[in-house]
Amino acid sequence: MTESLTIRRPDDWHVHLRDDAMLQGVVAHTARQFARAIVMPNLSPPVTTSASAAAYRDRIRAAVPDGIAFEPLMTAYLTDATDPDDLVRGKDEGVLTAAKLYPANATTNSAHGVTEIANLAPVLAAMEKAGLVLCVHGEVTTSDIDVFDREAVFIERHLSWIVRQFPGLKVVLEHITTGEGVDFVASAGPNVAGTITPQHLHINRNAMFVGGIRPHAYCLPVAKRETHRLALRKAATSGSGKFFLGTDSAPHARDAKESACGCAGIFNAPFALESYVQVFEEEGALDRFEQFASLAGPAFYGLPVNSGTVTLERGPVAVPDTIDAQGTPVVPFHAGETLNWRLRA
Ligand SMILES: NC(=O)N[C@@H](CC(=O)O)C(=O)O
Ligand SMILES: [Zn+2]
Ligand SMILES: [Zn+2]
Repeated sequence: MTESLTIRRPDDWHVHLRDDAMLQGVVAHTARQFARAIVMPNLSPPVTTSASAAAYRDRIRAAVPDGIAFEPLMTAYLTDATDPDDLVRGKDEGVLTAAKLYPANATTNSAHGVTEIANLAPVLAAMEKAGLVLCVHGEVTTSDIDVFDREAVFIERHLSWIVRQFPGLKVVLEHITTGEGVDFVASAGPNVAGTITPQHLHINRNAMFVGGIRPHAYCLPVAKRETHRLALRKAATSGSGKFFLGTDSAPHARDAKESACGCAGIFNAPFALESYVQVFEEEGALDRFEQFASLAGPAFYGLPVNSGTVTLERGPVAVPDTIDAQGTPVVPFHAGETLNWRLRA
């Protein structure tokens, strides 16, 4: 049995760090494990310009505890009013790594999202030319589409169009939850990739209904049937460079989740590597964990691999019921469970 695993220091290619006290409360969990992270711009109000992304980047840097090296990679939230020149300037100045497409009202804080994707054509053309990555929350939002079909229909109606229309655009289908998502990414060109969260590797949709309604298993896109979870596990552990780590850690205060209208989002940052590595072990793929966590993402984004390493060692880790984020209790993914691997400090 493998007792420890040392890999290049990984990156998180999709995370929500929030702002203010919540940012102060959560950022160390990410920075302890990951050298860099693609930081989502869905604050309220959202980060829509390169100037607001630079300001947010500075607030994140200031919140990282002394002695930890962590580089936030910033994204701009696309709206109907996005100025392509501002994005290109942001990329040239080294402020922006990506821009994020949220279909309007698809998820938390997406009310300002894009209402008509075809109208984004000038923005997408400018991004393609500038080499700015497009990160996509891939769900349609029309009420006639079943919530479990929203990713597959988005791919069919919108993502295929984007990829066809802008063949040189780098596109990441974020937090893939379906076999359709896996197949789309796998069969697209090398400029199309996907991130996979720990929760979508661990749970299927039953988890939301075990003995009652389980708000802490609710995120968007919502977990799907078991067949989809198995397709995701296969993709993540395949060794392909097209699928890489993106936690989608999305902290919400406990009472905002445990509510008549509970927020979508799972806070998995505190034990993200421990959670992922358990899946790789179960799949007999520990030798491919470094590719998924530390190599494929930088290769896709055109960034160097990190120089340091992290070591995971076999041994029980008890995940607490709640984590205090500067006075706000947040329930972590795997709360109350014991995981089999721990990150060596
Ligand atoms: N994943 C989620 O369920 N929630 C995210 C938004 C998102 O990534 O869609 C959040 O910001 O809370
Ligand atoms: Zn999303
Ligand atoms: Zn997200």
